[in-house]
Amino acid sequence: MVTVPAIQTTGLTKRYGHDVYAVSDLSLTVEEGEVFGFLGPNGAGKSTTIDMLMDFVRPTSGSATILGYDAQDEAEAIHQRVGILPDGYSLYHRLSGRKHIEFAISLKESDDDPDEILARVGLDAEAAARPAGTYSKGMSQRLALGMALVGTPDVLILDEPSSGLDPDGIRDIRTLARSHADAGGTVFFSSHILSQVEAVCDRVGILSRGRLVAVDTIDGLRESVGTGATITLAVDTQPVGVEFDDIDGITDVALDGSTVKATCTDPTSKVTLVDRVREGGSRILDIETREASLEDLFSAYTHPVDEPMVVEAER
Ligand SMILES: Nc1ncnc2c1ncn2[C@@H]1O[C@H](COP(=O)(O)OP(=O)(O)OP(=O)(O)O)[C@@H](O)[C@H]1O
Repeated sequence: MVTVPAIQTTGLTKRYGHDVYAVSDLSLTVEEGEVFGFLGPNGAGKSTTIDMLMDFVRPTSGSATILGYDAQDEAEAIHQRVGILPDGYSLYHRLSGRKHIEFAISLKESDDDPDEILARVGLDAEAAARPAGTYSKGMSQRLALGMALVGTPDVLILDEPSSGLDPDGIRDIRTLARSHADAGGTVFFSSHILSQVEAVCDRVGILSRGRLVAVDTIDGLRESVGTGATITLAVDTQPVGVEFDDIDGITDVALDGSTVKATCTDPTSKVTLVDRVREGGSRILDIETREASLEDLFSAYTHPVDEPMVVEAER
């Protein structure tokens, strides 16, 4: 059986004016059943990409499909199969939460039970009866999410779904995203905060200034930063008469009289370093190790291009 990707973009580009490339040559494939994290700082081009997927904005060049349907020529088929929580959604202030869900049900021609959807997004009967104009930001976000869930869409697109939510709300979003994928659906989860997608996404794509600079699993990203742990030994005197070049897994050793700092690519090599420093006559007063984090990697990837791209192991 040939399966079509849930989302596929090929050379997708959106230019505003002469030189503002909101999205540049984006080629990306998201498979069915994935929770895909679409990560990038503000202004990276995430919303513009989503707008092109939904045919809210026309690309300058390139193409996109959702479930095999062309984003421009078959937008209607896409809208029937996709649930979207847009970045700048708006609610009708005078309409109750329940009416919003009923409205989405009629648009999607689905037979969902509005109360079941409201319960899934954590809005109780009292809240559901109130006009949406009285809602807090978090409640509004929950309602907009409920509207996206109507019709059990094959693909759920969430643009910054956690904004305005408290920790409980953020956890609920993750749970919903995971259960949607576990039931065979696909989730495209855009965020500028790595930690919000890290816990739930199978893979992430990192967008910086309109360009895709990395696509990998969270484990894969971890491996790329796994090379950057730093070990710092506080010593009473500098070690003498010993070499460090031959220790496998230890690089960039720097001595400054009171510390020995090194980059450690193999955790087991730390002990060898400690032994060697002792052989050099130093007493070790303290040991500190710091693993490079995914945040380091994210900030390295999304660093402005005119600045050096470095994974900072030490701040
Ligand atoms: N209609 C427009 N006209 C001109 N420039 C635009 C337009 N829409 C977006 N841009 C620019 O395109 C770039 C990408 O914007 P976009 O909103 O897609 O980023 P984003 O990653 O979604 O950011 P955020 O998280 O802040 O929403 C930005 O530099 C933005 O200023």
